[in-house]
Amino acid sequence: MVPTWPHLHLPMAGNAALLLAQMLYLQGTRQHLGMAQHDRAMLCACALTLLGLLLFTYVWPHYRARVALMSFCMALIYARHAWLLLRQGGAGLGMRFTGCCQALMCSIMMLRCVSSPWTLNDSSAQLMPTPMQVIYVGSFSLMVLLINMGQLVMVSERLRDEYRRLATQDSLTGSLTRHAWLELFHHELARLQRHPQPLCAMLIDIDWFKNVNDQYGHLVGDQVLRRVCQTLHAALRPSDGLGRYGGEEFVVLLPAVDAQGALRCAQRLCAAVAELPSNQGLPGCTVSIGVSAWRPGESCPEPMLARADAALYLAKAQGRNRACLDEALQDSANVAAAGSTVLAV
Ligand SMILES: Nc1nc2c(ncn2[C@@H]2O[C@H](COP(=O)(O)OP(=O)(O)OP(=O)(O)O)[C@@H](O)[C@H]2O)c(=O)[nH]1
Repeated sequence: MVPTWPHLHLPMAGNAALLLAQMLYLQGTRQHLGMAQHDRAMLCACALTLLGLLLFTYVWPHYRARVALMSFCMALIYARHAWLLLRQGGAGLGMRFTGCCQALMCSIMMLRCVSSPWTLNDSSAQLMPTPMQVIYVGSFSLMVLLINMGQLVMVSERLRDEYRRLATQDSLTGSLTRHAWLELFHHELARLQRHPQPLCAMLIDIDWFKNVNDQYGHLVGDQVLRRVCQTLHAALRPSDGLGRYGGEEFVVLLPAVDAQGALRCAQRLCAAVAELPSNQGLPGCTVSIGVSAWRPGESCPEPMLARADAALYLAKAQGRNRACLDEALQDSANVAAAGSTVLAV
């Protein structure tokens, strides 16, 4: 009997829809991993599979060849998925779990591809409870469920990472948020309770920043902020905690640095920012810095920051583009900070 519509077209349309869905799913995973381009190799594999399906449906109808071809292509897509998630997806539990499920799905599809010439005579065999069909249908259903659960974990992990980034990284400058800086302070405090070490802080304020905004506009002002932050970051050690204190003010935590070292560091930062050329429409600028040190017994950063703020106020009053120490540090700094302005607060 010659198969007629829908017997002929429906399986073809169903297989095409399944391949399209798998490709869209693969593309979604690629985007999740930050890969924007399409997977050309997989697109070619799907196109060839569709051609083969057309051939084995209309030109040389052959049911088992269709099943083998379709299973092979699906196995390829699952293998690609597994490779992406396990190799490029990082260490997240959701990625690893989903990647392992995809690898299992690939094995199931390969098993079906290899066994179909012996186990499936025609499409009615799909409904027979043969061992291969039971394994295939049962494991396929279970794996689809597990993959969906893995994807939910992947999405929640991504959301958690995004919230963590928003809470710890300032969106304009990329420096620490105030909240993250405070956490760093308490972490350092706990560390120096065990291993006593000096701990200093700086408050850094861009000079005349209101003029930059007024003269060039807020977008240029934002770019200046970013450039200053990058310059500070490059001039600091990786262990120093640079955070945005608010507006055009930055705060730096300097673990294991004494007052003299902190003052020298602040002078270096002043010089690095002042040396920035005005180019590409960005004006140059300078910063003023107040430096203070943690005192034993202080369990929160506010007193240290208040002293740094007072020193910053004096740096501004003394003409800007300079660093000042607070009163308690004056004596030691007088020795080391030749050429810098050291004022009593
Ligand atoms: N473009 C931009 N401007 C900001 C941002 N945050 C704060 N500002 C601006 O920074 C300016 C701070 O100005 P002021 O506090 O008067 O200080 P200043 O002009 O830098 O003067 P001094 O600090 O005394 O040297 C204000 O105009 C704020 O609007 C920001 O994220 N982007």
